[in-house]
Amino acid sequence: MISPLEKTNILIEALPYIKKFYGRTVVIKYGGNAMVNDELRQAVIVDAVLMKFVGMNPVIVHGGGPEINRMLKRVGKETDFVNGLRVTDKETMEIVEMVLAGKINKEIVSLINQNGGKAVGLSGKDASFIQAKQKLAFIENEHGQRQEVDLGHVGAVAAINPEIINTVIEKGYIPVVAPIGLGEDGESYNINADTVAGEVAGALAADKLVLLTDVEGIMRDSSSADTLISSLAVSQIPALIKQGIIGGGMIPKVECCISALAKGVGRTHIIDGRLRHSLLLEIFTDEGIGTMVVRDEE
Ligand SMILES: Nc1ncnc2c1ncn2[C@@H]1O[C@H](COP(=O)(O)OP(=O)(O)O)[C@@H](O)[C@H]1O
Ligand SMILES: CC(=O)N[C@@H](CCC(=O)OP(=O)(O)O)C(=O)O
Repeated sequence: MISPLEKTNILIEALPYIKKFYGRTVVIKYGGNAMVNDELRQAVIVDAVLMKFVGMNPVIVHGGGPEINRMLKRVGKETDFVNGLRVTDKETMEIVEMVLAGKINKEIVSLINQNGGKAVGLSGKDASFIQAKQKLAFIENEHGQRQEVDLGHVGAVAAINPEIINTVIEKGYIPVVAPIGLGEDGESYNINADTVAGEVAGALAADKLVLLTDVEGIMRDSSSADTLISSLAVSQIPALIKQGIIGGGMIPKVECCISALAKGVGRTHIIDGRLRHSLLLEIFTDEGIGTMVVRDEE
């Protein structure tokens, strides 16, 4: 059992962080296990509500890849990934939008509201705030040549207009963003949620971007937690990718941190969403957790 003195010490430890982040914006990419496990889901939501009540401006950008897979399976539709991105034909796009902007977005909004916060759900189509263009993808064919592949309605971010997000924040709400973009043609685009989180953080010039994932952070050896890299400078990343130390789904995450830092975001963190209240540990304690990706000059 934790003693009353230890409890007060923990609260006191949080004080400098509460002061430091008062009025500051923190973009949280929410996905993976923290989204499917009920207990973890509740913990993330409570953390975001607490952040808001101590004067921060949390902005949630959510994913939902596993839920999209489940829904596609239910309707008997095959799905393929190229370079970690879901090939999205017209019919798949309809389901992606229903799951992300409909089901998942509204579930998160309701949970925040049930836990005493006030949330507003948005997709990039609301107020046209995420403008998208078709994302080009290339693979290496059997002759070792670069070949373009058509990913259909997969989007890259063309522009973000943060006005609606800022308005929602100013009115005391927590914005909850589904990673759907609006094309010039009026069509919907499916955008990787890590990418949207990085772009939104950049457009808001957020103080922090926190990506919740299903591992402790970036590790030198994925099978061993004690190889966690607690801080990584941008210039160290290309070599780690080349050596195969950073691979798979971790590549879009580090790329998103790099692009957010280049756009002026203060700090970026990749942390373990399987750990209850990992967000609070990262923001309000001296130790921090996971991997912090920083600019070279820091
Ligand atoms: N160096 C590394 N450290 C940790 N995880 C890594 C590393 N390189 C590749 N990965 C992989 O990246 C995965 C995280 O990406 P992803 O599965 O896309 O996460 P999410 O579903 O949370 O968006 C890890 O589960 C792990 O398999
Ligand atoms: C283009 C593309 O791949 N989009 C993703 C969007 C959701 C997402 O990114 O969800 P997670 O963060 O849970 O992986 C998809 O269709 O799965």
